[in-house]
This record gives sequence, structure tokens and C-alpha cells, in this order.
Amino acid sequence: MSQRGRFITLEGGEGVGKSTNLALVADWLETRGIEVVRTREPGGTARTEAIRDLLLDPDVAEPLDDDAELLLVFAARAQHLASKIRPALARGAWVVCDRFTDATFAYQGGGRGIAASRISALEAFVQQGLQPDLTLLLDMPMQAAQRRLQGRLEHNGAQRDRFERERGEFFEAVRRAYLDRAASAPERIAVIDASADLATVQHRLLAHLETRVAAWR
Ligand SMILES: Nc1ncnc2c1ncn2[C@@H]1O[C@H](COP(=O)(O)OP(=O)(O)OP(=O)(O)O)[C@@H](O)[C@H]1O
Ligand SMILES: Cc1cn([C@H]2C[C@H](O)[C@@H](COP(=O)(O)O)O2)c(=O)[nH]c1=O
Repeated sequence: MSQRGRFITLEGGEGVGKSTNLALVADWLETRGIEVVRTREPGGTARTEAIRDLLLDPDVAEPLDDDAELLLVFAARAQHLASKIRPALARGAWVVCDRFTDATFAYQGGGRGIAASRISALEAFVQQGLQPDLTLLLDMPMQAAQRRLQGRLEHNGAQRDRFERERGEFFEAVRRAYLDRAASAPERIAVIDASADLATVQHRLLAHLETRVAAWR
């Protein structure tokens, strides 16, 4: 095992099952004696959760400028890396994160139409070469994912956040951008068909994880 911990991210559109499967991945690693830090973006620390609230709040009348949104995402990421992710990796813990920079390429790039070159410039500035070791991209048709999301919102009695209120074309563009990104980095990003029942999805996901972890040991 290398001295530095491993960095695993879960990605995908709204409602595909990232949070549900993050618990599975983290539990699976912990049963193998690995220290796991569970986190999410935007968020993960006290300060970055405050930025998350700013990004997700649907009730502020003033529209959020697309560039301001992009910069807030990366401001949160810089803080998250400095105060949580890098220290965890340095002490040998494994970090399992619900969304990271692939989400920026998908939402701000695909969804909002910001040029990938501008996102890449911020990625290089903020991450200084740090990339996830493995990204599990949960992929499924947008409308079926929306039904899952709606079911969860009704179950929790929750309101849609600022992103969840976007139109269908936005989410289709997010999905395409994720799949394009996966095609450009197949050694890092594993695409998991998330449209099946939970047991089947979890079986697929653990199969990928097991293969990758075995290769790292
Ligand atoms: N394979 C599955 N089959 C059916 N329902 C599922 C499956 N995976 C997750 N769910 C359910 O779908 C809903 C959304 O799952 P979850 O909250 O994990 O998605 P998410 O990708 O984290 O969503 P968000 O993008 O909003 O954070 C939850 O109610 C969850 O129980
Ligand atoms: C990291 C990141 C996230 N977003 C968006 C995507 C989601 O709509 C929300 C986060 O909420 P969720 O509970 O994870 O669904 O933030 C984004 O637009 N850009 C990013 O880089």
C-alpha cells in the first residue's frame, strides 16, 4: 500500500444514487481496515457548507451569475482541499467524496456552457495536480433519475434546491458532459449503469472497486 491515502469520488446527475452508494463504498473499505473520510462537494467543512448554502439556496431573488457560481465552487474546493482532503490523504486515510471537479465540468461546463479551458485553468490553480485515483460515475437516463429524486424529496418533505429546479435540457447536457469526460479519462472514471435495482447497482459498483483496490495493493 502506498503511504498516501487514496481519493475516490462518486459522480453523476441528480438522484442517480451517489449518497446511497457512497455509504456502501466507505463501509466496504472500512471493513478492510482502511481509515475512511466521507465528505461531499460543495461542502464537507464548516466554511464550505456555508458556500454550499449560498450555491443551493433557491430563495434569493438576485440571480447568481454563472462565473460567480464557478468561482464559488472552486473557492469551496480550495478550502475543502486545504482543511480536509489533503490532510486526510497525507496521513494515509482514504477520502470518499460525493462529487468533485468532474461535477464542475458537467454542471458549469455542460449545463451552464462555460468553456472547458476556463474550468481547466481553475482546476490547475486550485488542485495543483491532485486528481481522484478513481471516479465512479453513476449513469442513467435523466427522467428515471428525476423520478428517484422526486421520491426522495416527497419522502423527506424537502424542497428542490437551486440546481434541482433546472429544466430537463440542463440535466441532459450535464449527463452528456459527464459521459464525454469519462470517455476522455477511461483509466480513472468507471461508468456504472445505475438504472437497475439497488442490489444490482451495488454489485456492479463493488466489482469495479474490488478490481481497482486489488491493483493498488
Ligand atoms: N438503484 C436504485 N434503485 C431505486 N432507488 C434507488 C436506487 N439508488 C438510490 N435509490 C433511491 O433514489 C433516491 C436518490 O438516491 P440518492 O439520494 O442516493 O441520490 P443522489 O445521487 O445522492 O442524489 P443528489 O444528486 O440529489 O444528491 C433515494 O431515495 C434512494 O433511496
Ligand atoms: C461539486 C459541484 C456541485 N454542483 C452542484 C450539483 C448539485 O446540484 C449540487 C450539489 O448537491 P447534491 O446534493 O450533491 O446533488 O451542486 C455543481 O454545480 N458544481 C460542482 O462542481
